[in-house]
Amino acid sequence: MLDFDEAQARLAAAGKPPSISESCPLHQAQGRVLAQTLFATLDLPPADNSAMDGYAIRYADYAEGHRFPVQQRCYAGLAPEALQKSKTIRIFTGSLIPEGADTVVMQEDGEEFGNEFQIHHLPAQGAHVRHQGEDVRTGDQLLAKGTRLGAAELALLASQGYAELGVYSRLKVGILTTGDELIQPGQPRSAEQIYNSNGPMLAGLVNNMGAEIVHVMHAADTEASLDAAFGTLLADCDLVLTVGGVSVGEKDLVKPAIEQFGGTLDMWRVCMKPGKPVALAYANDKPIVCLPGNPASAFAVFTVLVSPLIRGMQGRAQVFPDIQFGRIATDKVLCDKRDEFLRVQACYNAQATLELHAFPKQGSGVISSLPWASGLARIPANIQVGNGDVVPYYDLRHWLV
Ligand SMILES: Nc1nc2c(c(=O)[nH]1)N[C@H]1C(S)=C(S)[C@@H](COP(=O)(O)OP(=O)(O)OC[C@H]3O[C@@H](n4cnc5c(N)ncnc54)[C@H](O)[C@@H]3O)O[C@H]1N2
Ligand code: MOO
Repeated sequence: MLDFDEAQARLAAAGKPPSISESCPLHQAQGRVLAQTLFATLDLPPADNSAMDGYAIRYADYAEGHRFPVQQRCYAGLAPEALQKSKTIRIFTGSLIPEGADTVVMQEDGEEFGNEFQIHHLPAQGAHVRHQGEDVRTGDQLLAKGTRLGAAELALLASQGYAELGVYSRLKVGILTTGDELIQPGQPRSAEQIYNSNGPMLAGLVNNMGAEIVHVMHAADTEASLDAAFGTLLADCDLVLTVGGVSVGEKDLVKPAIEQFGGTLDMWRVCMKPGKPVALAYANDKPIVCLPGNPASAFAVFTVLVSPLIRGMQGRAQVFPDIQFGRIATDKVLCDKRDEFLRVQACYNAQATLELHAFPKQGSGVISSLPWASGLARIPANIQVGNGDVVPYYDLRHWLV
């Protein structure tokens, strides 16, 4: 059995980064990965402007009791006149600061009588002015190549006027479920059958990472069925994920089917629980990851082993999300021959310590643990871990995106 960290590194390096990029309209770029480093082409804000609705003055013009004649009402989007001596220009949040003005008085700090503004409370000189370039300077790096684009990144690029972005082409993923006991939800079920939950689960996980799901197929436990499925999947996809049929049973035909297809097995069995029977193979120069059929095993393997591979193949700069640390809450001593990934819920206690509470049933078929868990706590192999011990925590909000 391969050591977990070694297996993780091996899988992360199993795929090639994308070689093809394309242009994508900004409004469709959510979830895509930048294929170019982008720089600021303008200062932000592009000019000094007001942070408040109020009155622009030249600070030096202020004198106790002075009433400033209102020279202009300059709404955001209008060009201000140059401020005349001892006058004020009525401005609004986002209005440009008139030439000659240096301070904005909030409208609540004064009163306008018959087109004259009297200040009741003088702010500090320079108050409420947002200065040109205080946010971003022309030439600053905005986002690095390999950044996945979310709402925040798109806001930054839109603020710079970018309408088209160079992004990598989307990774094409195919999913293959196996097992004669499985039927699709919606079909009538006989006693010996169960519903296929791994197909929708893996499709959801892949989709959440911004990859394209080309096929979600199901093969019967026969060589012919598996062979036909691999033919389609390898022709259409960059990465194939299979689930089930990878252990040691007589109907565990996935590995032989890959070899039959001309593929080669690169690794099989990792020292992790759940997930031990996971395999990595190559066919047509494409990686195939064979996930164990137990739903919680497939989920854990996807989280810690498959997601880094997908990020790498998407061209993302960060392949391994951060690992956090928390204190495990347990009433028994935990210890296994394999690195164990427990489905846990994490919460901060009053001492600001991350506490990790394990789902009471950790069997690898326990599907109800999946929507409950916020992450996986890693209990290292052959080490006794007790209540309050600090262990690595893989937060699903980071590991599944
Ligand atoms: N003698 C041994 N038996 C097993 C070993 C072993 O080392 N020696 N390993 C166990 C471990 S660990 C795991 S994990 C499983 C994995 O086996 P497979 O990957 O071959 O998976 P299957 O046998 O096909 O299925 C396992 C389990 O999961 C259910 N399943 C499969 N696909 C789906 C699906 N799409 N949706 C819902 N549920 C699914 C299947 O019905 C089985 O109950 O092997 C152990 N056995
Ligand atoms: O390691 Mo298996 O993945 O126990 O369920």
